[in-house]
Amino acid sequence: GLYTNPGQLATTEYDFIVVGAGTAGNVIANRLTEESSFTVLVIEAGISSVSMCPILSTTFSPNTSLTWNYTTTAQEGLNGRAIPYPRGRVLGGSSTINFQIWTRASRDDWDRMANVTGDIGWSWDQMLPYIKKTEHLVQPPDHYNTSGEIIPFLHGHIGPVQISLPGFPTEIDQRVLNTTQQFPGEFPFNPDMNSGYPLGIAWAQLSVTTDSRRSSSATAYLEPALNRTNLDVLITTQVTKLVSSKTVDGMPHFDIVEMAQSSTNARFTVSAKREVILCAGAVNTPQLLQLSGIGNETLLRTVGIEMLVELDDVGQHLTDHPFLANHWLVNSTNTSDSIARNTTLATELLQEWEVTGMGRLLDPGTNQIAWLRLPQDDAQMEDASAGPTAAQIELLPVDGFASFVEPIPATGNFLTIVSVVSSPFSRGSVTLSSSDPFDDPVIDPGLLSDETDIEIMVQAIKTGMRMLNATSWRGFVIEPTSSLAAATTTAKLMDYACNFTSTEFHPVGSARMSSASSRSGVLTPSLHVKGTSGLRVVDASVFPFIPAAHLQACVYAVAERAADLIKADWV
Ligand SMILES: Cc1cc2nc3c(=O)[nH]c(=O)nc-3n(C[C@H](O)[C@H](O)[C@H](O)COP(=O)(O)OP(=O)(O)OC[C@H]3O[C@@H](n4cnc5c(N)ncnc54)[C@H](O)[C@@H]3O)c2cc1C
Repeated sequence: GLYTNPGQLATTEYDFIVVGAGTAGNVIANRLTEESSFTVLVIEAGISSVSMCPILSTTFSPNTSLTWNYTTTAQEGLNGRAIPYPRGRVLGGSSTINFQIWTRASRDDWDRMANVTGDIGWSWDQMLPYIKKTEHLVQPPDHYNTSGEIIPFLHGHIGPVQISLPGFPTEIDQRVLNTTQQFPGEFPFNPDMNSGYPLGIAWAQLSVTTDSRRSSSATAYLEPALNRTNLDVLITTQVTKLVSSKTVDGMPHFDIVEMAQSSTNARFTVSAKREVILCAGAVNTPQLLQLSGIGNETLLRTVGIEMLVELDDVGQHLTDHPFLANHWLVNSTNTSDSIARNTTLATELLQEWEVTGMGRLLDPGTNQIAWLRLPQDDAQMEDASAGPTAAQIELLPVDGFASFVEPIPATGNFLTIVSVVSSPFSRGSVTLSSSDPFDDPVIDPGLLSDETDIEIMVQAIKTGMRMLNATSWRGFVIEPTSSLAAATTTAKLMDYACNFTSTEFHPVGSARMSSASSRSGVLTPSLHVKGTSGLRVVDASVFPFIPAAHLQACVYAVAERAADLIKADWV
């Protein structure tokens, strides 16, 4: 059942307690309750569902009732700016508010995870069945002929999350595709970026259903399981810490979960007979571990928390993708800019979507994505990617003005080419600001804090400019907007990058896996918190390195394997 208050629960003891009904948490909840002998409680801080119109993602965050409204520390690499850092705080977590791009990363990304952890189970070949297990490839909402835009046999066809191609053609689609014909060396066409070999320009794939709704972990994994009698879901309740009631095999056994509905409300506790599974995401999972006395002794002592388990890497190695929107004025009146400026038009389009499921509101922002290596003449540059099949940079062409940093100009129509450092060197951290679980943690994603990442970002901007040299953009692109136009030297481009970069909202690594014997890292390859009993982490914080991809498909796949690892221990 679904409960809104801990006092409503019929019991205070479950086999498994899942903290966070987010992307990963709902996979765990669904798969564990397939075993009718297991009882599972999921505790979620946020509220229940929302409207599911795909493009409205940009109105879901930051600073809404659906998000943790975090702000980063002043980012040195961003010329001292602090930026909004939203995470989903709702059933489905960030899968309910994200931009729905569906990418699996490369073979090398997964194989690196296997190498670093010493567990072949994380390799591409062994994870592919789990990646497919989440997917159900469906027709795009407008049911056009998608042949040549995706390779259906590479995909899953019976999984819970519906995957489709973009449902609204834009005027730049053909221009992007013509670029691949004119410059196939630098911008080859890739018939499906989710084959394990993502490099090139390919059609975007999205977690959007065939009837033009968002497919989230709430709609795909949680709702279908809600009627199971062995599953309870408690919302609007924040877990405040985990407590160890006993020692097992010489290690503290974290079986008690403490929670509250607000900082002033009473604390409740529930206990897990088998395991507690932390699925609170890359910001809140390290926060909860530290609140529970698991972390670096000095850092814990500064906020007055007694250390129970020494794990210096908790909250460290936070890694994210820096995201920079570059803009050009274009000769068109068909870009999405008129929707952003005209509320009457936006309302009409929303009505069109509600009635027909069609229209411009199905434009995900980007219909194609470029995953690229740096050009040959930059080959001497240091490389943090997982290997030759992994992207170093990503480009996202958008038919309109997109930015998380600048407001849309009052007039004009625009092209945006977002440039992203997909395999960054920079690292940051999540630490406690106090021992109060209701205080925001200190979030420092360290965006562009390593100078090489700034150099790579400049190469990404220049690569986007080379893309626009194709004849298909002639007569359409007029000129770069003023800040980009003024950045006429590499040094100025570096400064421009620091002034306008923000986040792709992809934090990972803050509770990373390492090999079983390694003294660093936070988790064993089977996702147990090292030095503890009864406690695992399953969410974006587990990745030892950031995959060169949008992360949700990778998180779902990790959670599918994690569910099998847990079942194997208890069935
Ligand atoms: C704005 C935005 C856009 C994005 N766009 C894309 C995209 O287009 N494509 C893509 O692949 N990825 C995208 N991502 C990234 C992707 O959505 C995330 O990497 C992924 O969803 C993370 O999953 P998770 O399970 O780690 O955490 P989440 O899905 O965030 O789940 C964590 C859950 O735990 C809950 N929680 C946290 N703390 C507590 C607590 N103390 N007590 C109880 N509950 C708690 C949260 O409320 C949340 O529901 C985007 C992310 C954001 C924020």
